[in-house]
Amino acid sequence: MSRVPWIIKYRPKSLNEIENQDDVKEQVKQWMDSWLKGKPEAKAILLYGPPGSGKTTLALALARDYKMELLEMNASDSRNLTAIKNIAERAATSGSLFGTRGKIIFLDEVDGINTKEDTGAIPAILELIQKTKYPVIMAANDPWDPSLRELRNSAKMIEVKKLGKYALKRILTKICQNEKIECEDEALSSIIDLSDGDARYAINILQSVAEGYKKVTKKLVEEISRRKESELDPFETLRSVFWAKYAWQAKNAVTSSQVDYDLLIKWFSENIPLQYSNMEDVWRAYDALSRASIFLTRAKLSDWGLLSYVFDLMGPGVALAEKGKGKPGWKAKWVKYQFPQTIQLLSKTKETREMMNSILEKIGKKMHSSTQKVLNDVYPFFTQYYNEKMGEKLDFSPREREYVINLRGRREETGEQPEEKRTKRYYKRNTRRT
Ligand SMILES: Nc1ncnc2c1ncn2[C@@H]1O[C@H](COP(=O)(O)OP(=O)(O)OP(=O)(O)O)[C@@H](O)[C@H]1O
Repeated sequence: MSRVPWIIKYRPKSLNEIENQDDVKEQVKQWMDSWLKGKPEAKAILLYGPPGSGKTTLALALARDYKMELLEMNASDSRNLTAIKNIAERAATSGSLFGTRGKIIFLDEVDGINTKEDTGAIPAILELIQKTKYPVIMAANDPWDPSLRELRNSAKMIEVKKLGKYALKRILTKICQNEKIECEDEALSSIIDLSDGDARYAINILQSVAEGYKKVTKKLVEEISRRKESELDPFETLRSVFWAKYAWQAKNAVTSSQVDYDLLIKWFSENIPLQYSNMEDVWRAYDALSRASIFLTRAKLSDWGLLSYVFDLMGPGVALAEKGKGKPGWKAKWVKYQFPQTIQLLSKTKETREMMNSILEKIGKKMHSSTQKVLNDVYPFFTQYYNEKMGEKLDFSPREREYVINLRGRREETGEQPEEKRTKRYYKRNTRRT
């Protein structure tokens, strides 16, 4: 059911195909040539500019033109921190640019790094840049945050300006011709005005209108964009999807929702069995939803282009799971939708989680580690050996001190096996075996 998103299908494959950005292309090529000559003018470049101006496209096209492999990673996802460190290790020692197949390392969204939580991320990237034997390209929308100063200093900064109206017009016209869709000239102009230089937005609007209505007129473009502006709350989103008769209605409902996608999955998950009474319909809806969840994770990890599949599966996938939908005699069931249980549970424990996070952050700050690392490697031992002096040094509030002490007290009282003991036993057992 899912079709390839046009932003991927029509992504330029070579620098020559990229519209505008001549100055950027020239600078990037010069930089690459300096690497090939063995004397890089800078080890890394930082491409910065508004969304949809072609930063990722430039990196991909450059790699293709130079017949290199692009190692692409989203820097803002803390789960990639270890991967960045590993790459730093390998990039320092292995291969040459000319070997079997050279590599370019591409770190997207460096401005999305949470420098407070992931204190290790910027140092890891700096180390990578210092040691690397491969060219490094970074991308950001807004690189001017003070926390990115060192990154800025360690890279050649290249500005990617937003796309002009003529460039956007050429991109859209080409797609219309290729897809053989009827596109009114006025419709394209209004898409271009709405997108304000963002090619991704422009192409996505074009695709939504074309797929929904098979033609692109000014009136339809305005209708879709208006609908996008008036966002749906979770109840309206669910109703619009479950009651949709056509795939495009369900897809529009999902893309116009004000609820973020992770949360929307929880809303659907809670309400599918309320809406559908036939077990096979329920099964099909959950099947589509679970796939949406997989694509969402992959989109966040590697390529936001995959979001389109999330919309297809969460919207039309769930909507058309009901057999006989839209046929004569079919009528949508009116249901009172429920708030997701998991969120209710989470909000009940919100206070505790916030306290725990604050404790982990304070420890992490002292140890220059991420909260995740502190939670896994340090916290179990920390609670065991905690004393007042440590609380003072870490600047714990009285409530945080009480929390850590109570946590230990409760374990001693209930005889609950403390995690640290389990960890130690596990460690001993495993080291003995080896
Ligand atoms: N200069 C361009 N010429 C042709 N197509 C372009 C150009 N810039 C962007 N596009 C189209 O827009 C899509 C989105 O662009 P891209 O992902 O490169 O933007 P970006 O600048 O990396 O955005 P973000 O900052 O949000 O990551 C591309 O897949 C491509 O189809």
